[in-house]
Amino acid sequence: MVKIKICGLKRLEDIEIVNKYRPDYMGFVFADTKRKVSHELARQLKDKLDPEIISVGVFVDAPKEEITELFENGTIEMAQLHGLESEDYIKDLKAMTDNKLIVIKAIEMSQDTDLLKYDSSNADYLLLDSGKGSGKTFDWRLIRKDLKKDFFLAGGLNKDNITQAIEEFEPYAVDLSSSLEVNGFKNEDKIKEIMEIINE
Ligand SMILES: O=C(O)c1ccccc1N[C@@H]1O[C@H](COP(=O)(O)O)[C@@H](O)[C@H]1O
Repeated sequence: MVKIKICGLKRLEDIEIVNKYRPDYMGFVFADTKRKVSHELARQLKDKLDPEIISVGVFVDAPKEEITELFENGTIEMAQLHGLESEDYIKDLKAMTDNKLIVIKAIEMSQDTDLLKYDSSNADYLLLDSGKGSGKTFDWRLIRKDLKKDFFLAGGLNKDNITQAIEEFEPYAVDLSSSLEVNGFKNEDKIKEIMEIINE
C-alpha cells in the first residue's frame, strides 16, 4: 500500500493531528521558508510525536553537520535534500552516520530532467516535485515508468488528484503540504479527508 508523508508541521496542534490520523512520515522544514522550524522547536515536537511516525528533516543545501546533529540527537530519522546536493554529499552523510541516515533526494522535475540517471543515486529514495512546497503539480508525463528507484511523489497533490496519481504512477509514497493548510496552518479536516482517501 502507498505510504504517505505530511510535511511542514510546526505546532504542537499539528503533531496532535498526525498522532490521531497516523501518516507514515511527517516532515520538519529546516530550510528558510514560511514553514521553517528551529532545531529546538523540532526537538520538542518530536518528543510528542507518535514513535511509529517517521520524522523527516527537509533541507536545502544545509551544512552536513547540521543534518547529522539532528539525526544523532533523535530529532529526525530521515533527511530530504531539496537543493543542489551532490552524490558525494549524500555519500558523506551516509558515512558520517554509519549508513544509518535514510536519504531522500528531491528532484525538481522539468523537461530537462534525466530521471533515469538517479537510479544509481546514493540516496535511498527519490522525491519528484515541482518546487519547494509550491503547491503546484509538475507535468506528470515526465515521470518515467521504467524508473527503478522507489520515489515519493510530491508537488500540488490534493484530495482531487491523489487517487489518479497513485493509480497511474504507483509511487512508493505521496507527500503533501500546501493542500492540507488553511491560512498557512495544517488543518485537521483536510488531513482527516486525505487520510481517509489513502486508507480506502
Ligand atoms: O514546504 C516548504 O516550505 C519546503 C521548503 C523547502 C523545500 C521543500 C519544501 N516542501 C516540500 O514540498 C513538497 C510538498 O509540496 P506541496 O506544498 O504539497 O506542493 C514536500 O516534499 C515538502 O517537503
